[in-house]
Amino acid sequence: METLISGRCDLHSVPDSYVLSANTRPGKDEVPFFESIPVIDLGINSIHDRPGVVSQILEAAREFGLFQLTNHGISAEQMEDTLRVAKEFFHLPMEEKGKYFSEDPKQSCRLYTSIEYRKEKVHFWRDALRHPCYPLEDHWHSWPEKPDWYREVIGRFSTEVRKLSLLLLGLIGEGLGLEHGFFNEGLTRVQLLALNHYPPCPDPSLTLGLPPHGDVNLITVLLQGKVPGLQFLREGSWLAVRPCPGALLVNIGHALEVISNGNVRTVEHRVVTDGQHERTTVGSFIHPAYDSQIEPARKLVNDRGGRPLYKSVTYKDFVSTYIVDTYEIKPFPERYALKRD
Ligand SMILES: O=C(O)CCC(=O)C(=O)O
Ligand SMILES: [Fe+2]
Repeated sequence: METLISGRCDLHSVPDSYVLSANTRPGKDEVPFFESIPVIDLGINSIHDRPGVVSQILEAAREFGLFQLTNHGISAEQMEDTLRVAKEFFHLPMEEKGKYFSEDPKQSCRLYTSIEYRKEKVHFWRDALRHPCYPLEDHWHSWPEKPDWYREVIGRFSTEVRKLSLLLLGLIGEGLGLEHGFFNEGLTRVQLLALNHYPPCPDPSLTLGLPPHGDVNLITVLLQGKVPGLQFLREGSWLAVRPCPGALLVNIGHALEVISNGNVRTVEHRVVTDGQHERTTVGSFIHPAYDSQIEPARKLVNDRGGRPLYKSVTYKDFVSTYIVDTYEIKPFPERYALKRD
């Protein structure tokens, strides 16, 4: 528990165990904001131009692997409450939040720090609270009891964000020409919520909040406040995401890239820290069930003259490969032994 970075606000310099090697640290060069991330107006209350929305989403998912989404149906008030309760959780006294601290990745609801503190060579400047949230009634009782409104606010947000994620998967499926209902219960069985907290850092040039990675799951919806920190790799250069008020950020995960046979792509991203401000984000991750087979959809293989670009593996094996590769901070092109030769 003493390893939580949010408990070490007395630090005036970055401890050696958080200092990245010269070629993996962000350094002092300024990373420009990329102003052309697609902003897609979902117009949730009246998707009157459905084919138009489908093609914008598909284009963004193919070209960038991420986009900002507005008019998504989650109210500004609900977004504010969710971020507020997340911040409040990390500001609870150590005795209270420490009840959820665990170093066992198998623990369902857990507070932890970095990625896997005891195993990794270098640590990352992030604490996280992670728990499953679907079906709600199976999980909410394992969530924090404090702040008092945690379960109510997070329960409502996770339900809404799951609905939105499934709608997005449906629209992507439509755009790819997959049959209605392709993203079935097995492929979308698991929803994990991660509350990420990045305290201010004495020297953001030396460390990262999260290392370069692509999300392993199908689709991620990220709620972030006003403090920037997320960066993505485009044509070999890091670019910063400017937080867009009222919008949610959507990322395509690796499992979806594989299912789409490369028609949509995962974006490599990382999180930098801020010298002055803390940053809190809430991510919702839709994962397939562990025993699901992850492989390119038959129709999309046929579209490529019968050539699957990726191997077929169970989601369990898929995730194991992913975890090993992320620890080792392998350069992106070498990651994931999933591409076919
Ligand atoms: O906190 C963020 O901005 C991104 C978090 C993220 O990439 C993740 O949890 O996978
Ligand atoms: Fe991520």
